[in-house]
Amino acid sequence: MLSDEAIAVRSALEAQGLETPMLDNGLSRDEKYQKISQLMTEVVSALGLDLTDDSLSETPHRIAKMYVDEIFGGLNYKNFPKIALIENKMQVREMVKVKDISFTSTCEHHFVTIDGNATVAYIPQGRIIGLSKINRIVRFFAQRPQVQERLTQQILLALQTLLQTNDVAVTMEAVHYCVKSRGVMDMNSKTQTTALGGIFKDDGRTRAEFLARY
Ligand SMILES: Nc1nc2c(ncn2[C@@H]2O[C@H](COP(=O)(O)OP(=O)(O)OP(=O)(O)O)[C@@H](O)[C@H]2O)c(=O)[nH]1
Ligand SMILES: [Zn+2]
Repeated sequence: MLSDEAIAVRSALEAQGLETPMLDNGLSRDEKYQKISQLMTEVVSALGLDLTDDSLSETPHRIAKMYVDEIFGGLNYKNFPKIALIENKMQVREMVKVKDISFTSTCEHHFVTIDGNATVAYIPQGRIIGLSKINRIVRFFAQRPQVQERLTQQILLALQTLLQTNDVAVTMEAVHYCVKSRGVMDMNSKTQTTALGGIFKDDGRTRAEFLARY
């Protein structure tokens, strides 16, 4: 059973064409784990590694578990965080900003790590969200194969849906290990992506306040 929040967020992403491209292959969690474990046995063997070695023998199982339950756990809406929303009785009308939310994700082109920080803000309307839930939403969408642009947009739309306001902003800065540890092998570059809604898009001062470091 999915929560009402998970269903609302998924529908909003689908309606905007922002959902991660996924197909329902009908496999249960255990069937996914079994299949990936089997296939990773093939991968490790094809690399010419000795699967009877005690350090390597559990690697296919470890990778299958890591994919299904950990770094790609955000593909399953059953893992969508429980969301605590409270009525904005205190009439907060100013920006609430959560800075430097650390996250790791996985680049969908190479399946290697993306390592970064996110900053998220919103202007409360009728509802206020429990602060840790913002971090948890970032983490949920980060635990998917991703491109950073889509990750940023998914967090924006999820929060807009839950908070029932367009006045949300997300910025993310990350190191892509597919750029750092292979390929072009750049040690320094970081990628910044920003997604702005409502007043953050329309009003330059609000945007500047959001993007200001402190
Ligand atoms: N826009 C975007 N591109 C990404 C992201 N993560 C990785 N990429 C890029 O995806 C591209 C894939 O390009 P390809 O030419 O198909 O792959 P490749 O031959 O491995 O490319 P190189 O990384 O240049 O060696 C690369 O340029 C990556 O840097 C991301 O989050 N957003
Ligand atoms: Zn990549």
